[in-house]
Amino acid sequence: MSQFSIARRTGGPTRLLICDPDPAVRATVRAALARRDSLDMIEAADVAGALALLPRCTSALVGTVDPEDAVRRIRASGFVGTLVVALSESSVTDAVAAMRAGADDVVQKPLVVEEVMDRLLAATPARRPERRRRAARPLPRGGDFCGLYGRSTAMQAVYAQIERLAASRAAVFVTGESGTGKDLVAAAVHAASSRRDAPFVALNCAVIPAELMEVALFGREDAGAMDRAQSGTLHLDEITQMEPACQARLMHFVETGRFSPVGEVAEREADVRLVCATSRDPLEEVRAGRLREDLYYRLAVLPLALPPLRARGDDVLLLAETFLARFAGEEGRPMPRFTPEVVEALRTRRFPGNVRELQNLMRQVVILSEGGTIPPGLLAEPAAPEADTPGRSPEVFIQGWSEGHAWHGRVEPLAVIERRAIEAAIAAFDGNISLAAAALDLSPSTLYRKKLAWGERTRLS
Ligand SMILES: Nc1ncnc2c1ncn2[C@@H]1O[C@H](COP(=O)(O)OP(=O)(O)OP(=O)(O)O)[C@@H](O)[C@H]1O
Repeated sequence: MSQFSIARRTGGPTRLLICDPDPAVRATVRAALARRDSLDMIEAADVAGALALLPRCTSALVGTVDPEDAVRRIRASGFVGTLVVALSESSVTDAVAAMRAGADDVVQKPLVVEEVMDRLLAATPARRPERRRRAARPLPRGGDFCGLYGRSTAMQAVYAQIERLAASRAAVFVTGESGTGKDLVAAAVHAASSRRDAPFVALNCAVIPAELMEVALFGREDAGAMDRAQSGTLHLDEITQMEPACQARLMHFVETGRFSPVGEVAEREADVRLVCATSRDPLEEVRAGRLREDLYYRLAVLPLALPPLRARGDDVLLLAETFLARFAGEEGRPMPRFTPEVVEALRTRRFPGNVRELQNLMRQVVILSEGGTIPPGLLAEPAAPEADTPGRSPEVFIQGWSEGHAWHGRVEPLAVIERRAIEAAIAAFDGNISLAAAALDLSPSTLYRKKLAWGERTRLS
């Protein structure tokens, strides 16, 4: 049974409107849909015609010269059905604008009818009540979901999972590579839950020195994180780096809901929901003896795995556009233009540092783009740093990034620049990793990981 017939069963008859000025496009879609007998179809050549027919339709595929305007007018008419926009090739800006105006999805021309089907099916009206509920809830930050941007199927699944597990009191265990947004997800779990008006407290176990962790968590004379998160949510980042003694105390809390501050015998209760996270493989950490097995299974009642950016399809373009707009505004510079080469470079780059890497790259792009043109070399995959020659940096001399604009200078691979920037920041803060990380807008755990990757052992500061 097709999902169209499921939609028909749950939301009444499915009638698709296809709106496109080109009769050949309408004929292609009509011919393909005719093979699916569970679907009615009606046609319009322009938006005005579509607006007259939409009250009788459950979903619409719209191709026009001004998609953003079309989507705005269609949504303003009160149409709440599935709305997919067909765009001419490489119009990424149009795609983002159409989605922001209220489209459920976009497809590119020339239409691949099976892809059109997939996109329409992925946003069937049966799923819309869930979306409406989400939109009705006051969200604390912008983005598609509690500050998270991304509309790929992978991220839609993450949002749906957050909504499902938000209502529970059980602990959540977030895994994902560095920079995938685990901190944001932890905050989203809190924001989507009934605890959203109580405190959200976060502790990073990789940053707090081992001897201070128990005090930071359970308090001594002053309140610890557990007290401060009362009735709310406590996010323990990089949980696998928590010392065994502290893990034992945490295990006691997980089992009994009670804890005692350091140096005290009397216990007190805490109504605190735990959201733990790690960018390591937790089972490997258990095997290596760094994470207590019993604690892991108590904390991972509700596991949530974040996909790497490279598994999120065209979210990379949406995120790039979002960051570019933000940084262009902050820097008072023009919004750089997307060209087909830029789109291709973003789609093919692997982004091992995930969203954080993309974010940092987009800030560079805003600063280094001249006249709104993005130098193509800027988006190239960085060369891996040579571990055995840390002091030497391969240097490349280039001339001219864009036509008519001669630029002479020394260009180094990003990884080399990154290492130099990190080392300078650590030196500037006398070896204090936390302060250096804050100044670099990185998480301290990322800084530790990078240093470890360069073969260095660091002292917790
Ligand atoms: N989906 C997203 N939408 C918008 N911004 C995002 C998204 N995911 C991550 N970011 C941004 O990317 C940066 C890294 O995210 P975050 O710190 O949550 O990652 P992380 O997985 O916790 O990384 P680490 O394991 O290194 O601590 C932050 O600035 C965050 O705001």
